[in-house]
Amino acid sequence: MVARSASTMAPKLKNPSLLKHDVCYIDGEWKGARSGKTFKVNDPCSGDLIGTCAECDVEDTKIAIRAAADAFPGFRSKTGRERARILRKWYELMVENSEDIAKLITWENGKPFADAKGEAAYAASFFEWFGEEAPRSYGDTIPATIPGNRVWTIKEPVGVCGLITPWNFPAAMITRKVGPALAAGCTVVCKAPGETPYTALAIAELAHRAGVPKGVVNIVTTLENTAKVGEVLTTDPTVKKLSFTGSTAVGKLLTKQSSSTLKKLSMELGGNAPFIVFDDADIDAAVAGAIASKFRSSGQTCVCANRIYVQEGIYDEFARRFTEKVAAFHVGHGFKDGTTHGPLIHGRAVAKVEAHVKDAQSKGGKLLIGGQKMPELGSNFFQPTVIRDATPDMAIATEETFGPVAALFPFKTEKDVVDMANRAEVGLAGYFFSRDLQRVHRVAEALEVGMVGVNTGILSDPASPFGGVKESGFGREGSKYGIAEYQITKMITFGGMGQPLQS
Ligand SMILES: NC(=O)c1ccc[n+]([C@@H]2O[C@H](COP(=O)([O-])OP(=O)(O)OC[C@H]3O[C@@H](n4cnc5c(N)ncnc54)[C@H](O)[C@@H]3O)[C@@H](O)[C@H]2O)c1
Ligand SMILES: O=CCCC(=O)O
Repeated sequence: MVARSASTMAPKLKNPSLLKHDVCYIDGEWKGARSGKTFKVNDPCSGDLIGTCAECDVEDTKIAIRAAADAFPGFRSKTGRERARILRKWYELMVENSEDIAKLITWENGKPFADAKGEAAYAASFFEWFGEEAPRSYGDTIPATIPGNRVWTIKEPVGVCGLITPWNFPAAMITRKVGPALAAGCTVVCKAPGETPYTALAIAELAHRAGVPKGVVNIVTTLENTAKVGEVLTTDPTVKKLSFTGSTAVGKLLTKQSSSTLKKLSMELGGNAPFIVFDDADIDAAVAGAIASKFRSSGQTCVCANRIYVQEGIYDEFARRFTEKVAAFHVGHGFKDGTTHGPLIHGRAVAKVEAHVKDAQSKGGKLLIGGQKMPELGSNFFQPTVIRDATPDMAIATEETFGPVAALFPFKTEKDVVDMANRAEVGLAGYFFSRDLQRVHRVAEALEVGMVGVNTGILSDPASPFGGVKESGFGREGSKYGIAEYQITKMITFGGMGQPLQS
């Protein structure tokens, strides 16, 4: 494992006007918080200040909600085709400016630039996908049971939507919500994450240039007032829908708060993904899949493998080959050429990772590689780590680590491993590698998760429905189902129909 210097590396944007300091985007205009307050955003690699952003409060958020409500009648009355053209234009601008978007992602999130470019493309793809869905949102005609009745359904936009997103995908978690919301004809107020607001603001600037009508997309930024802004978005009766991506704990709180006005909800919450390798798997493919799933964004994705179960017959071989791959990682600043893995987002994340490693070691887990902080790089770096002989009593078995620690659990039988995999309270993604067709069906059906990867460690695709079960939440993003989260189905019954032809 190679450690690469993480000294200050402020990027130069091709289009510097995408970098918005001290302003949020409300009603088609850039403005500071009414209080004039700002908060600081730091590069998680170097700790250096990137800049300051508007510290929006309850009043700013209410103004944004009002703007979204005023824009709603005009926007909902556009045809799906008109909304598709707006989304297409926004998509094209995202692609044209993808280098700059990626630079902002790396700067404020820390992920390697190559990964950030991947995220910029992934983020844009939700505008492309949902632009294509916008004109194809059909209702049904339903054969009534009551004679003379005719029944239709039509799809209508739910209204003003509150969107709250996390820092781990500063662009894609926003576009995955805004794309379908606009396709459906909704207007939005998005609270960007305090750690990564600049990417969100750059996307808003591109919305402006794409001709998104004023008030349709509003972005508020805050750090200190996060809970208060969240309370407005969940309790204001003008907001009809809340879509949240983040931790299960905050998701439960927002669900409770939203009950006062019974909002339509989508909750994309935490995971603790099992990754199972059966004796009959292609070991090279399983190792590659586990590396991709476990260490993507240094383990900071909700679908990262958290518990890697390997069948006894291939356990030692898998552990050896997996550790060799980890040894070849280059950890450092995301802008350094050749960096494969960046830092964690902040000190709290590092502390959790360290606690999981210590807990595992104290319960018999053996370190195969890593296990230490990397102060020579900066305070947010932790060595990519592999621990063997993991057991179900370890914290890593029951909690999402959200960091670069791979715990390898041995198992004997298919039944044992599925029981262990399903013991988690959450159920977002699950993966397994096997070449036995019948086992593939049995296990895919038995896993209690919303998404299963069979012989792959990567699931994300705008065409696929993304979402969980159990305490990973509810609702689906992406795919043909994604738009329904922002729609209501209205039924219309026509009585007195079906008379004989008049002569
Ligand atoms: N299921 C998914 O699609 C998905 C995707 C990405 C991340 N996640 C989950 O997100 C978590 C990591 O993100 P995080 O640490 O930023 O989570 P978090 O829940 O702390 O924060 C997520 C967002 O909620 C905001 N927030 C926090 N407290 C709030 C409150 N009281 N009111 C309103 N907003 C509040 C944050 O500012 C941020 O914008 C992990 O658990 C991960 O699995 C889930
Ligand atoms: O972190 C969660 C989202 C990851 C993804 O969409 O691939």
